Amino acid sequence: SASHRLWPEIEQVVHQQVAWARLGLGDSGTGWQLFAEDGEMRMYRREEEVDGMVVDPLKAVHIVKGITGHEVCHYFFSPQYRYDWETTLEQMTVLETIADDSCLFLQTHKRIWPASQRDVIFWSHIRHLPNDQDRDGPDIWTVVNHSTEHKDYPANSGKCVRIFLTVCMLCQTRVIPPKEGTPITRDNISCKITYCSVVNPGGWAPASVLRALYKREYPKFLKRFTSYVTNQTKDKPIMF
Ligand SMILES: CCCCCc1ccc(-c2ccc(S(=O)(=O)CCO)cc2)cc1/C=C\c1ccccn1
Repeated sequence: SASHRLWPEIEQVVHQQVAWARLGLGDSGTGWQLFAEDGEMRMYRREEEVDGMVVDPLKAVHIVKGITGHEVCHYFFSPQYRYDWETTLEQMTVLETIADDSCLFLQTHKRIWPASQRDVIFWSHIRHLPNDQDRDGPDIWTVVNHSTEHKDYPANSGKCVRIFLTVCMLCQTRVIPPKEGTPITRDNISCKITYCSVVNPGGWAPASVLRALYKREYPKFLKRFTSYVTNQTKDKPIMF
């Protein structure tokens, strides 16, 4: 709701992240390196460090047949499905339901040896945006997750190291119109997904461990999540 203390930040970060996600990978000079490929999925990262910590931005582009951007964002945003697809999740708590399109989450992720266990607090916002650049281009569904603080859960007060992240799942649905007068089926639709993430691991973690972890975990995460949406939606009416 527009009166909530986080609303101004949500508005600003969502528009910034949508603009960022819509930028392609620029020309080769922008330092994006392809590090994983699987069918239609391409994953890129840039090697960046802040105070000696790896904070490599990640950008993945994937095209999935048979599902819509609304469906991808619905299953990514809604808390009730998260344990089904987020394999590294140990505990998820909804700290606050800000509005029907905005929630505040506390998540602890499974410990990844040799680093210590991590937790994160972030707001999550789901948004349907008309395609403002290209009038007859496909509209956009997006979910933005952005870390924030919460007075009852100070950082690094328990066993977990607090991490910071900004994640944007941006989707555009493509429809190949079927023969005149026949209904659109899942064979006529596909979704172009751009997943961007920047994770600051909080306390120190060896660069080699982090880069190996991301190289292994991100492709697994995006494949598993999109397969989950395909399975959840295959026998249901299409959510446009
Ligand atoms: C030393 C270990 C530090 C990294 C641990 C870690 C940090 C963050 C996150 C993470 C990744 C995606 C999101 S999200 O896209 O918002 C979806 C909601 O859960 C939120 C959190 C995970 C993991 C741990 C493993 C890991 C790393 C990549 C990809 C997948 N798993």
